[in-house]
Formats: sequence, C-alpha cells, structure tokens
Amino acid sequence: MLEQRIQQQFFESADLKYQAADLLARPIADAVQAIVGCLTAGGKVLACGNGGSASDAQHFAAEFVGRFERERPGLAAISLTTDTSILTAVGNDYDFSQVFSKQVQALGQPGDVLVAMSTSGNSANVLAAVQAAHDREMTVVALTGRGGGKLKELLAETDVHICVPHDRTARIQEVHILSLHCMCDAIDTQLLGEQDHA
Ligand SMILES: O=C(CO)[C@@H](O)[C@H](O)[C@H](O)[C@H](O)COP(=O)(O)O
Ligand SMILES: [Zn+2]
Repeated sequence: MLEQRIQQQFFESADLKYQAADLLARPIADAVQAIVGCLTAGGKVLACGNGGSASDAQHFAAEFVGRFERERPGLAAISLTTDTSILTAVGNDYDFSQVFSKQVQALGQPGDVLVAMSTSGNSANVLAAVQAAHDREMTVVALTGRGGGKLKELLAETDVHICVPHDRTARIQEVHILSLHCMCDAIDTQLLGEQDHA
C-alpha cells in the first residue's frame, strides 16, 4: 500500500517533467541567455526563495561559485538566504517581507540578474525582491508554479518566467531544481562549448 503510494509520487513527478519539457525549454533557454549575457558583461546573479526554494537558491549559487559538472572558473552568484545576521536584523528591525529586497538594494547593480523562486508566486519577500530588482535595472528570472500568482503580474517584458504547470508545491519544486540544473548545463555549454555525457 505504502509502496504504491510512493510509486504514485514517482509517476506524478515523471509525468509532470515530460509535460514541462515542452513548455519550459523555451523560457529556460531565455534564462540562460539572460544569465550568460549578464556574466560576460561582468554582472552577477542573486537568488532568493523561502523554505525548499531557499535551499534551491543556495544549491544554484554553489554550482556557480564552485562548479557544476565541468571545471571552469567560478561564476558570480550570491544566495540571499544564507546570512542569518542579515535575515534576523532585517526581519526584526523592518519586516520579514524585506529580508531579500534590502539585500537586492544593497548588492544589485544594473545588468545583474535576480533568480526569484516561489511555488505559489505569492511570497511577499520574493515579490518585494522583484520590485527592488526592477528599481535597480536588473533582469528577473522567476521560477513559479500555480499560474505564477502575484509574481506573474509584476514581471516586465524583458524578464523570464519559468512557470511549472502544477498545483502541488513539492512537484513544482522538483521541476524547479531540474530547471536550475538545465540552466547550469546550458550555461557551461555556452561558456565552454559542447560536451557529451555519454
Ligand atoms: O519545501 C517546502 C515544501 O515542499 C516548504 O519548505 C516551502 O518551500 C515553504 O512552505 C515556502 O514558504 C513556500 O513558499 P512559496 O514557494 O509559496 O514562495
Ligand atoms: Zn520541499
């Protein structure tokens, strides 16, 4: 019984990934172009999100600064979810909704990219970070689900929206991490040339 339930989750995740391959290949490629353009012009990537998406922001930044699958010089990326002193000071002195936007205001430069993750598209601190990124003339790569929520409404035409066609947070997160890995792979390919995995 339990095994069936577990298998069901695998099937649901795999089905969604098949569906998303068609739908998301274009916006993921657009995100890669935006990030490669930013990095080659001397810019950097900032990443944010809550809960599981906070882990994804850190995971993504680690693959930039350290490496993904190939040796290359580190790429400029900072996760806005890691500094507990900043998070507690801003959360305590201002409001939790400002924990990311304050960092975007302090660190963001025109031409930088903000990777903003929210499965609901409705987390106030992620929405405020997107607004701060626009004020700083940054491009936003938004990873969402559930139709994109309020975040979708905030996006500019030059931004990129990777919206997973599902309602469950866990399933959406599983496609987000796959999308981030696709981006790492494609960015390395753009910077270093093709390499097979065979
Ligand atoms: O990982 C999970 C659920 O799978 C949770 O930690 C989840 O990320 C948290 O509830 C977040 O606060 C949800 O925020 P969001 O994705 O709607 O912006
Ligand atoms: Zn989770």
